[in-house]
Amino acid sequence: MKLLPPAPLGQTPVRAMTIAGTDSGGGAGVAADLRTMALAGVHGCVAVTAVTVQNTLGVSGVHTIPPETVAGQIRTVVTDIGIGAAKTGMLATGAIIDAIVDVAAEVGIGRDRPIPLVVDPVCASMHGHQLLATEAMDSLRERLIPIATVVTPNLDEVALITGITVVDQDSQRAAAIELHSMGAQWALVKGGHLRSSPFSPDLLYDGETFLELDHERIDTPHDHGAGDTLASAMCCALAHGLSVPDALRFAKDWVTESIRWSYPLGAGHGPVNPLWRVSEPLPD
Ligand SMILES: Nc1ncnc2c1ncn2[C@@H]1O[C@H](COP(=O)(O)OP(=O)(O)OP(=O)(O)O)[C@@H](O)[C@H]1O
Ligand SMILES: Cc1ncc(COP(=O)(O)O)c(N)n1
Repeated sequence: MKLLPPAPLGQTPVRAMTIAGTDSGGGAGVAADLRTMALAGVHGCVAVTAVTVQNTLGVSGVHTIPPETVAGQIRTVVTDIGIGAAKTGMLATGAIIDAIVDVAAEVGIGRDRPIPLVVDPVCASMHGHQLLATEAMDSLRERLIPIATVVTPNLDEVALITGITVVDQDSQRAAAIELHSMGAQWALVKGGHLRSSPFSPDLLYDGETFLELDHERIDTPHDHGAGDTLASAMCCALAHGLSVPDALRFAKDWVTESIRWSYPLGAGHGPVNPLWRVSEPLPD
């Protein structure tokens, strides 16, 4: 697989920002994003949107951050440190989405602006706990998706956002067309939940061309944070100046290896593991 160049020691590295929630279990959200960014040689900056009370079995509480504090974190980083790309994950409420969209216009984040934006439209945890309020769907559809350089829903999110149930390649294509027509520059319909398939086919569409990457499906219950890891890896690649298709090629290889080397944790779903990038097997 192709890797991004490592950060040069002692020099300012490429920077990116995650705008997402925290997971106290360290499996998903900001923790997953920062692991991938560090291992992909990118300095990760953070705008926290919500603190979740979460372990490998589920989410038992959510504390949201005031929208102006979310916007402030973005503004203060972009105007000082500067970033090459940003990604959103759990955004919790419509007011937080609106604040992000407003500050994104101010500081130049989004499609057709200097800083590309990966929108991972997280609606629920893998355990089924709602992470985006129902009232926020209009802001997601009408304000955030139209400024996405690429939007990366899983199949449950596709159904919530577009009403399309993806069961095969035709319906996956129909969903990508619908998401693109909502204003995203590129739509990526992830196939991780197509569990009947021996592959895990992700489909990317820009209004003209479909790119399908159907890597092997790995049989494991430990895939917590896979979506965050894919979106963060794409964000890193975009920050390095890669095109969206090349960013997906990099990120798909990255997440597949991270799922291959995921590990058990707690009594539930363990996290995917981008540490394969630097870990050596123990000697015999
Ligand atoms: N078992 C698997 N084997 C290989 N790749 C997978 C597997 N499950 C998911 N993927 C890949 O991982 C990425 C995330 O996919 P998925 O559709 O599961 O998104 P998600 O639901 O947002 O992720 P998660 O909820 O696990 O954080 C995609 O590239 C998908 O194809
Ligand atoms: C803070 C936060 N962000 C995102 C997810 C989604 O990840 P998953 O679908 O693996 O539960 C999560 N559970 N928690």
